[in-house]
Amino acid sequence: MSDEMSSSVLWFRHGLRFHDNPALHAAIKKEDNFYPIFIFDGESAGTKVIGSNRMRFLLESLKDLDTQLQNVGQRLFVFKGSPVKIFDWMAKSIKMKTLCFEQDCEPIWAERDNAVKNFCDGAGVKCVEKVSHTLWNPKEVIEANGGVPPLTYQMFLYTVSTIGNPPRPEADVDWSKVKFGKLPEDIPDDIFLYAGVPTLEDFNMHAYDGGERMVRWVGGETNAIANLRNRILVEEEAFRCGFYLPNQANPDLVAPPTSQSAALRFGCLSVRRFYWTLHDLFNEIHEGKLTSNQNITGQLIWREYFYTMSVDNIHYGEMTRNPICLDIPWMPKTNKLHNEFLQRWKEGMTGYPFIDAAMRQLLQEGWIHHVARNAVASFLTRGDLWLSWEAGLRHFMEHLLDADWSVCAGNWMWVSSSAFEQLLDCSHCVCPVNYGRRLDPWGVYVKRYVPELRNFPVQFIYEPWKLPLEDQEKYNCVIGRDYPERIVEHKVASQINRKKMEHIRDSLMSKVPHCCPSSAEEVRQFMWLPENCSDHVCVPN
Ligand SMILES: Cc1cc2nc3c(=O)[nH]c(=O)nc-3n(C[C@H](O)[C@H](O)[C@H](O)COP(=O)(O)OP(=O)(O)OC[C@H]3O[C@@H](n4cnc5c(N)ncnc54)[C@H](O)[C@@H]3O)c2cc1C
Repeated sequence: MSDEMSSSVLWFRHGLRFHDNPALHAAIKKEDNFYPIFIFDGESAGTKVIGSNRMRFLLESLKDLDTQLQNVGQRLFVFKGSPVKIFDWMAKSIKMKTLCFEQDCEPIWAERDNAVKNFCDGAGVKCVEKVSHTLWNPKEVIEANGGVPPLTYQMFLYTVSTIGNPPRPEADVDWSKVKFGKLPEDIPDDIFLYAGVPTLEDFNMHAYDGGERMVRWVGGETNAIANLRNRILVEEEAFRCGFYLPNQANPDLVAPPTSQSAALRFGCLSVRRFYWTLHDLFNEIHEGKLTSNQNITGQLIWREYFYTMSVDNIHYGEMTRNPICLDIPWMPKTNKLHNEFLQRWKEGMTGYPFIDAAMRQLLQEGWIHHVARNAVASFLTRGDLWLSWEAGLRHFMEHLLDADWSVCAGNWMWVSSSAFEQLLDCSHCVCPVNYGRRLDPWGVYVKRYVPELRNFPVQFIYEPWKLPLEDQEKYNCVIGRDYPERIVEHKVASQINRKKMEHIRDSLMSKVPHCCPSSAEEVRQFMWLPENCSDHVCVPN
């Protein structure tokens, strides 16, 4: 680095990509040396609570960035330490004049970002924050709605329609004129610079390699772009056949998933690229004759909605202090069943094969299908075990590859009838037997993740306790010995819980300041339920 030259730093947190990266564009200036960095500060990129699957996905994403940077003549500088200390050192040692990053809109990052912005103010460093993790800037949406978040999904749709279409993705960067800097070797003791991208072992973590996998998710932009190409083929087929949202229309638990949720969470894939690719494709296929509406990317809009709902609510991930969440008297932690119930749910040992398959898939692979998330979340909360959704959120945050504070908490509140629900009037709770049977009639999914039941006849896969004992012996799996007894009897538990919900609803009727869905259709769409759903959900008397 020449002594006169100042520097510009791109701080990756999420947004782990080159394409459609406005912060990257802002950091590349012809008069400055360019430094791309990532900091392990104990929370960025969701590292506060993180299991090995997600950590591996993150490290793979960083490795992919590093490889791409090396191809253009730079490397990714990966630090451990406090962001303010690192930037203070960079301001002095490499004359950092500009610091750029993508907006992390959730309030859990505000303390970190405010400290950095304050430092920049004091040190004369220009701080540039760009919105590209969401389609619209959540703060702008709130402003357009009169200063408060739109409380219902329909209100949200209306508000964003007044703002207009989300921006299109930015062009790729021209690397040919970018000047790269090197870091000095004398680094202070309280800052640690990794020699390259660290490994799982550097964090004392080990890959979970047990059991059969449906897919081994690999992090990084390169992989995300390749997966997008496959995903587009699926969408294209659906558009040509006259429908959309194929993942929702035909939930397939046993086919290799085409999900992009983890890539979106880490920003390996730009949400704007995903959104506009689908809309352009839809218009191309229908030659502009059909108006493309937001429904063809409806799930992405739920993601926006949950981000926007959380943006000014630091208590969004908890019950009691959260103004949009109902206080439901879930089973107290002091109850002697509490820990046992929670542990058995987490380990996939509830005795309900469909629930157990999903919970084990979560531990093994870090991802489960939306319909299975609905089933296990309903089971933990208002359906069967009557445990608080906060416990479910904590477990999901640790193990999901796409763990996303706003989206995860929003979905947990929704499914547990704690918010976004029609005054607790949703009478459906997921039946762990019929729901599983409908989604996977041959039990292929269950047999993959609950191998104890591999030899059971298909008609007993969802209710193994009904198989006569001598047959259980014959198939090498005795219920209560090789596979657990049912943790509760669903019919009984769900009726009791339903009564509790009704009681809460009646006592709150006059004073609930509760966000609710706009229609029964919205409930059906959120749950990804077919039109006639009475055969796989329980509709209590
Ligand atoms: C209890 C529970 C917890 C969840 N936690 C998360 C989470 O932490 N992170 C997460 O990304 N999704 C979460 N979801 C939503 C959903 O299950 C996943 O986004 C979905 O399974 C991803 O699959 P896909 O990419 O095939 O979805 P697609 O149908 O392809 O959707 C495309 C994208 O839209 C977004 N999306 C889809 N469904 C929803 C939804 N219901 N709410 C908000 N955004 C959505 C995701 O980013 C997804 O990748 C949760 C759902 C439940 C019921």
